Amino acid sequence: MATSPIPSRPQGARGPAVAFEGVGKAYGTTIAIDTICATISPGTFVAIVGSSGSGKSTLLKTVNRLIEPDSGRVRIDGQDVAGREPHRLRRSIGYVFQNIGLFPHMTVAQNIGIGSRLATGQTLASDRVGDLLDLVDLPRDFAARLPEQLSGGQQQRVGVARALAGEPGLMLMDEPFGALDPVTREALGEQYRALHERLGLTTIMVTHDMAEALLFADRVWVMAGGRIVAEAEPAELIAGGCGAEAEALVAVPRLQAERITAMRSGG
Ligand SMILES: Nc1ncnc2c1ncn2[C@@H]1O[C@H](COP(=O)(O)OP(=O)(O)OP(=O)(O)O)[C@@H](O)[C@H]1O
Repeated sequence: MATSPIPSRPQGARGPAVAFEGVGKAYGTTIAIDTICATISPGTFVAIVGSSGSGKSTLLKTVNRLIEPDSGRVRIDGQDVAGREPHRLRRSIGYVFQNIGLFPHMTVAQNIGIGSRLATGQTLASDRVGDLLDLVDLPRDFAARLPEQLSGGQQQRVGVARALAGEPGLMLMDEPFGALDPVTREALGEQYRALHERLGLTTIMVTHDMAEALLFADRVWVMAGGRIVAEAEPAELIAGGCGAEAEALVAVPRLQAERITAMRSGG
């Protein structure tokens, strides 16, 4: 994504610390997350991986109170999110999810400015919309388009711009690029990682793609059965010794890379 200045986040700013303190959530007899204790340092990019149903989305959504835990607490920079008014809390946190759900009857500019309009009743200034479009590498004249006039990848870029419009320090991403083709997905992942650096964000991203987690995150949390069963830097995970669940997930991209290398060398 582009290198234009984003005027509002101060130089050298860092996203907040996030702490999960014994966070649990059950649905009837299904334990979605089981007494999770984990911390994220300011400015860190954490990827959460794990098989379907392991609790990744549930854990993510406790941060912006889309899901209220049954036990424990989530703190952002030491402050318990349970003490924050949910709408205000959510406005201070960027949230991007699969099939971002742009409002079909609103222009790109209106979609990007929806948070501001709901919060203050004011339309986002067109310069600010332009800066946000620059940031996610979309032409400024896309501001007047309707979502149906954009590709899936372009819509997800608008979703990222919308999430950044409130100048969050913390971004929550739930399979943000999951519905995209592999080339677009790779490009967006790489560009988002650069944005994370540049804006000094803290990012928590749920992904099914271990390669994406290994390539873009500072730390990877592996979930199974509602627990974090491994927590390591990508290089540590690749080196092995982080447990069976982590090993099984790392084996997929490793095997693919080995096969491709063998094909290239005619083996
Ligand atoms: N609203 C709900 N009602 C009942 N059970 C739920 C609800 N939401 C989640 N669950 C259950 O909680 C567990 C964790 O779900 P969650 O969506 O967090 O998993 P996930 O790891 O994000 O899965 P996926 O990768 O498939 O999106 C699953 O067993 C799921 O069926």
